[in-house]
Amino acid sequence: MTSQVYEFQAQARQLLDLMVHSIYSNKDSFLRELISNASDAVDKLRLEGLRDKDLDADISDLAIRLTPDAEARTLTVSDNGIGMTRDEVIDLIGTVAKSGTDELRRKLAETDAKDAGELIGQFGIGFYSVFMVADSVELVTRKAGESVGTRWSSTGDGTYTLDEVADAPQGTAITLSLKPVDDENAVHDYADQNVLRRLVKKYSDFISWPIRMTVTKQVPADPDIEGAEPTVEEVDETLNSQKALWAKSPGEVSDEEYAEFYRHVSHAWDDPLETISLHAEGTFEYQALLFIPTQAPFDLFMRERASGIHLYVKRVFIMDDATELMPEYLRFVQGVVDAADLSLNVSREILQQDRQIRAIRRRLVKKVISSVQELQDRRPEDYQTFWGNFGRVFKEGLINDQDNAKAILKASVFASTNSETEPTTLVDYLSRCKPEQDVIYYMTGESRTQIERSPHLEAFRAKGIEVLLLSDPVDEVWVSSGIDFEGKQLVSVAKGVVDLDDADAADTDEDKSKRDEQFAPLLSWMGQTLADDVSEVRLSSRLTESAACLVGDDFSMTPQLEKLYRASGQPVPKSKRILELNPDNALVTALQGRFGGADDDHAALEPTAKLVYATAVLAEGGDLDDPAEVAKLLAETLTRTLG
Ligand SMILES: Nc1ncnc2c1ncn2[C@@H]1O[C@H](COP(=O)(O)OP(=O)(O)OP(=O)(O)O)[C@@H](O)[C@H]1O
Repeated sequence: MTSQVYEFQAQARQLLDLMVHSIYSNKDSFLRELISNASDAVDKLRLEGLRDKDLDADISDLAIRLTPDAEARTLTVSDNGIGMTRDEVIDLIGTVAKSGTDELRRKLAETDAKDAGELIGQFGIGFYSVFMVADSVELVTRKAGESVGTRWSSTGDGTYTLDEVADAPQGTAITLSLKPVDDENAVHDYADQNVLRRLVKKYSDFISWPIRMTVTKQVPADPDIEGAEPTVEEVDETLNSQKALWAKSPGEVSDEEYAEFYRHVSHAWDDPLETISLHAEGTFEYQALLFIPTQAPFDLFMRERASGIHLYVKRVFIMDDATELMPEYLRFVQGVVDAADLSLNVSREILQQDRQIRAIRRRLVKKVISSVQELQDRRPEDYQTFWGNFGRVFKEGLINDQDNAKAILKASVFASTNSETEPTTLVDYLSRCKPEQDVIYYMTGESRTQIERSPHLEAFRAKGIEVLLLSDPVDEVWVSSGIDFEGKQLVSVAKGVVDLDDADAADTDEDKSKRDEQFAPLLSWMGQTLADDVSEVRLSSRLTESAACLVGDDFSMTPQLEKLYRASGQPVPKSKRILELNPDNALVTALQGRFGGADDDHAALEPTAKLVYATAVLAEGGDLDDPAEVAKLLAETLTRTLG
């Protein structure tokens, strides 16, 4: 078959372009990416070889090799791993299937060139990073078990070429025609053995497969042989120590080694925010090395996102997305679990049933939550970074993980009326409230600003009672799950009856019941007039300024939750809430004054009743069912006042 020229998929072309013009400053990282991919490929072949005894592939000496050629200015990184078929090359190398690519492009479009490097680092470019240091690249690969190989070559412009290769060795070899050395722009001499030795030590020391390089060694002349000359010998040197970091105790591993290992397992380019090392002995023996990233990956909120946990059995790689080991709400956690007692043939179906896996998962989850708690207690700045990136995801656990909900709640923070900028823990919230306050108040809404404008907060503000301001969609759900914190229920300021009256309030019970009696006919008439929209009209104790507000009963959905359901296409019946009037508000007292007796004709007051309801909807940031009707009523009323 002759050469065929293909075009890169549009997204791939744009990313390539970024690499060719290399705005990312750490150019050395291309080597880490290639070695990481090679190591994954070797992992896969070993596993395949163990599972399929008939596989026609040699797995006796699996390794990665670096072959620099100083004269030709090339570097070849090869492995005898799983390899790729022709179709896989097109799929994996010619396209960027990675989720988040669109997001990356969008962000790059609105980012300064100088900050673009950081975005690239956040995204992780993988194989394409070779174009930071190479003018052209050739990849020759043969898939394990197949007889014919494929050659892929490109200069990083819009196209690449594919050829068939009859005698390709098993695995993948990637040859870079290196750009000229340019130390100023951090392009080092990647054809120099010493540079490569240093980079492997730095980035890839822990890779479990040998990374070999043929080096020349001076052999001194044999003193016993007269006239013997020193000779030069070529020997294989293994550049990495191959130590599995997760099997070592934390004292033996440096932060930098952990960080490199984190980048290897997560394919990320940032530093870990926290490293968690776990060695369990006893019934189930396993080791785990987990990381909480510093930056959120692009696809954190995408459904198809794979889990970040790699499963090993006694150092043998089994799978790289062991979703069974980490719940979805901790999907940002990356790392390795090495279980001693699982079979190498373990399948996903078995994992789902396995008692041992469940036990490991329970322990890992507790450990991750307690690490977050520790961040909160001891490293406030790091905790803030964590919360900004992962708080919304972490809170999903309040809904999905009943067993740990209390611990998650404690390790979370929430915006509150206590401070404009500093969120609060619930422990701090309780430390500030008066001893007689036996519940925790919150209000949900679309944003802090919207919640703060809502009339429901008036009396709380006036009485100095702190209210949590919850504006993430997930908040709507967990707060209604009936969860408590240290025995105190969470209570919405927009639901049910609130009783904020304290001992020194001016109103006595007697005053109140007299007032209730006075207002009763008005309230009942308004209830009938607004029967299509509200279930009841009553007097309020949560308002100090506004005329009216709408409240739900203890179990009703909030308007935000209704909106969420509607947006997700679920039919939600219109729920009627209670309209509360502020008996101290001038509009309400005037209305009461005009109302007269129950038997009078109240038709003239109907527009005002409707407008009071409409203002209550608007004040909480809600949508009117019929804005045109309200506009008309308002115009008529204003005309009358002016007239
Ligand atoms: N040496 C190799 N042997 C076999 N397959 C490889 C090799 N190098 C790359 N691949 C395949 O190509 C895919 C794309 O590689 P690339 O490095 O671009 O992305 P990645 O490793 O999947 O993710 P990331 O971009 O986060 O590093 C890999 O997932 C793998 O399937």
